[in-house]
Amino acid sequence: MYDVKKWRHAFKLDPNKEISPEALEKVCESGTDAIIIGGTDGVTSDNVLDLMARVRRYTVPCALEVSNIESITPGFDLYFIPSVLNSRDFRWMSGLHHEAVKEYGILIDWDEMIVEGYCILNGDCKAAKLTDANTDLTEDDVIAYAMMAEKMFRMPVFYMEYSGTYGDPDIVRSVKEELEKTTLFYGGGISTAGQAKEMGKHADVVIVGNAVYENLGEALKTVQAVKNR
Ligand SMILES: CC(C)=CCC/C(C)=C/CC/C(C)=C/CC/C(C)=C/CC/C(C)=C/CC/C(C)=C/CC/C(C)=C/COP(=O)(O)OP(=O)(O)O
Ligand SMILES: O=P(O)(O)OC[C@@H](O)CO
Ligand SMILES: [Mg+2]
Repeated sequence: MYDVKKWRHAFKLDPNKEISPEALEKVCESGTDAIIIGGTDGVTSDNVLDLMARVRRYTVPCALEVSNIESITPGFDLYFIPSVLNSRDFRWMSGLHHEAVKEYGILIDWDEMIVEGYCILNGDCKAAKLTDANTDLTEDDVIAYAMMAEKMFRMPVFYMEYSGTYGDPDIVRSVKEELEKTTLFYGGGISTAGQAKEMGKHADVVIVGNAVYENLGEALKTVQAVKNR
């Protein structure tokens, strides 16, 4: 199922972290809608290829969230291209993308690419530091970024990224109320079924990352928590 509009839940696996074959089987057979492979640091073509090959043993859709040009690997079902709308450094919004398209444009199958308008909301996370994101935002600021993603740039996905910390469900609800076409991804700090259910009331897709590595049993419960709304 490669249509993100039909997704409710995804696990994000970090190629820079170890996962045992048993744990990976549980994640891939959990009923989640997709596995997204991505991370901020230590992402290389070797560890991406290795993890993709392992996930490919299962039927679950597998997407790469591009964090650097060097690790883009053929063979994924989809490619997510983040563009960090609240970065103070234009490279993370369009600069690196320009370089990539200039160099490799002819190779790109645009039907496989999904642009994500990112709004990073946890100032302490690695992605915020890397991209120099301005995370000192009011609810109205976040809504404005969501509207820019949908109405100005017609981005298919708006991603509220609280990586490593649980976000504010009221802001997620307010953003969702503004969006008509763009799919709302929520990710960050989900470690229990209750949290997944709460964010899943507002966000279209709930993404669970670190909990896979920290408490797999609880992480697995987030799938049904989001799907049985
Ligand atoms: C199929 C094939 C081979 C085709 C090639 C065609 C091609 C070259 C296409 C390129 C298209 C394109 C436009 C690419 C853009 C390139 C690029 C480098 C864009 C920048 C992406 C970006 C803004 C990255 C910033 C970092 C970011 C937002 C990462 C997201 C992931 C994230 C936040 C993970 C959570 O962090 P984590 O690492 O887990 O943190 P902890 O360890 O603390 O948990
Ligand atoms: O790792 P966590 O905090 O679950 O966040 C998931 C995802 O949004 C990270 O990009
Ligand atoms: Mg992580």
